[in-house]
Amino acid sequence: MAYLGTDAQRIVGKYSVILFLVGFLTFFSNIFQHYIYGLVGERAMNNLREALFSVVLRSEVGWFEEPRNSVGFLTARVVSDTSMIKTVISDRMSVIVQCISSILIATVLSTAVNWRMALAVYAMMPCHLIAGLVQVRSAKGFATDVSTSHQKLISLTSEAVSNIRTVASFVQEEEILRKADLALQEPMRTIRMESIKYGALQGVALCLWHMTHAVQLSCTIALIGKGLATFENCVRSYQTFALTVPSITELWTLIPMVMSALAVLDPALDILDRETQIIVLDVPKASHDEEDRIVGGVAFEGVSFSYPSRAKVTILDGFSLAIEPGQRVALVGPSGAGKSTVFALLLRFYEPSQGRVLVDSKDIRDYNLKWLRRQIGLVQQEPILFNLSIRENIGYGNEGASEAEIVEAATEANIHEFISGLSAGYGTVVGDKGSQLSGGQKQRIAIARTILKKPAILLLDEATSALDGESERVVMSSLAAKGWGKSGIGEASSSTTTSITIAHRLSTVANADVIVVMEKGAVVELGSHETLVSASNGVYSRMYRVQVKGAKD
Ligand SMILES: Nc1ncnc2c1ncn2[C@@H]1O[C@H](COP(=O)(O)OP(=O)(O)OP(=O)(O)O)[C@@H](O)[C@H]1O
Repeated sequence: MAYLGTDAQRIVGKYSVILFLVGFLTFFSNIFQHYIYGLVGERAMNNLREALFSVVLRSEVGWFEEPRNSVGFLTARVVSDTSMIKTVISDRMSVIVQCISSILIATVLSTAVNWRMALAVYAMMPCHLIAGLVQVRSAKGFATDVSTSHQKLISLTSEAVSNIRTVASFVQEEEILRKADLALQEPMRTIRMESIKYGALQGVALCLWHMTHAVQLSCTIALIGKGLATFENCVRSYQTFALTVPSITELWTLIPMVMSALAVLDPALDILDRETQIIVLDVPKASHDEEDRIVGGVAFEGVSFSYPSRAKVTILDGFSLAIEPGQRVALVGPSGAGKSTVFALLLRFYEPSQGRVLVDSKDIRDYNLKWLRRQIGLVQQEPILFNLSIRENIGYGNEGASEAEIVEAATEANIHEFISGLSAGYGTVVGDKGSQLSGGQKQRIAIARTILKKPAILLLDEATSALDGESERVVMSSLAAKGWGKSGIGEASSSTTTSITIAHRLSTVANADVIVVMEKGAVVELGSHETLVSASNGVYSRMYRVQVKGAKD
C-alpha cells in the first residue's frame, strides 16, 4: 500500500463495486440477449423452412424430374441447410454484435484519452481488414465445395434407405458403401487443401496482429518522448486497445464462419427464388363455385407432347380422343405407348407442346388447377400410401369424411373384410409407403380413397393389376354397381362419373363402352371389345389372342 496514494483504497473500492454491478448486469443482459437471438433464429429458420417447403410442394411435376432435385437434395435443402440460419442468428449474431459494440466503445474511449494514441492504434487496422477479407473469400468457396460433395452422400443415403428391399435383394450393400466411400473422399481431399490455405491465411492475420502491437509500443515511447502524451494516458489507451484484441480476433474468425454458413444457404435460396410455372399461369380459384361439379366430358385435340427431361423424344404425336360424360373408356396398347402420359396431361402435371386438352369443352388451362384436380380421381399401379393409419389413408384429401363413409368406401373397394380382421382395424398404421401391406391391399385402399373423393372423372392406371382375378372382378363390379360410368360414385345422384381405365389384362376392360388402342403416342383403333376382336388383323384382336392363348397354356 506504500506505493499508492492516500485515497487509493476508496477509489479502488468504488470501482470494485461498479465492476461487480456491471458483472451482475452482464449476467441478465446475456440471458436476455441469447433468449431474443434464440427466438429470432428459430422463427427465421421456421419461416424459411415453411417458404421452401411451400415452393417445393407447388412446383410442377417436371421440376422434380431434374436430376438435381432428388429426394435427398430437397430434404437436405429444406431440413439441414435451413438450420444454418438459426445457427447464424442465435449463436453467431449475438457474439458479432457484442464484438462490434466493444470495438466501438474502445475506439471512442481511446480517442477521448489521447487521439494521437488512438490514431496510432488504429492505423494498422487496414492490415487486419485485408487479411480478414481474404479469409472471408476463401471460407465462402470452401463451404460451397464441401456442401456440394456431401449432397452426393445425402442422395445416396436417402435412395438406399427408401429402396432398401431392392438394395438387399440385389445384394448391393457393398456397392453402395463403395460409392459412399468415394463420396466421402471427395470432401476430404477438398478439406485437406483448404485447411492448408485457411491456416496460411490465419497465420497472415495473426502475424499482422503482433506487428500492430510492436508499432503501438514504439508510438507510445515516441509520444512520451516528444511530450505529446503522459505515461498514464499511454497505458490507458494501450489497455483499452488491448481489451478489444479478443473481440477483433473473434470477429475475424466469426465473419468467415457466418459467410460459409450463408453460402450453404445459396441452393435453398435459389429454390425460393424460382416461380412454379403451372401455378404462375393459374386461374384464380374464385372463378369457380366450390359446389360446382364438372359433367365429365373429356377431349384431347391434336395433342403433342415430350417430357421436359427428354425434350427430343415425342411421346404423344397429334393425339386426339373425345370421351362423352359418363362413358367407360379403356386405354390399351403396348408398354410405352403413352397411356399414362394421357392421364398426366389430363391432370395437368405437364403442359402439351401442341394441341389442347378439354374438360366439358373448355381448355383445362382455363380452370383453376386445384379445383380441377379435386374433380379427378387417380389410382395408380403403385399406389402411394402414407405412414398413417388405414383410416387416415382412405380419408386422405377428404378430411371431413365420417367413419361410416370411410367404411362404405372400403367395402366398395372390397377391403373392409381384411381391415376388420386386423387387431387395430382402421387404426392400423401401414408403414412407410404402405410397406406392411400386400400390393393388392394397397391398391384396394387407394381405390377406396378415390371412391371417397367422389370424382367426376375416374382414372384407373393399372389400378387392379395386383389383384387376383376374383378380387378384381368384385372391385370392378362394385364400382359398376355404384354406377361409375353412369352416375356419381357412391351417390345416387344424376351427376355422371366418366371413367378411363388403363389395363394390360384385357379382361379388366372388356366391359368398357369404348376401348382405345394406342401405339407410339397415337390412337390406332377404337371401338367396343366385340368390334375390335372381330377385326382379325387389328392390334387389339392380336393382343387378345395372345392373352387368351397364354391363359390356356
Ligand atoms: N417422367 C418421364 N420422363 C421422361 N420420359 C418419360 C417419363 N415418363 C414416361 N416417359 C416415357 O414416355 C413414354 C410413354 O410412357 P407411358 O408411361 O405414358 O407409357 P404407358 O403406355 O403408360 O406404358 P406402360 O403400359 O408400360 O405403363 C415411355 O417411352 C417412357 O419411357
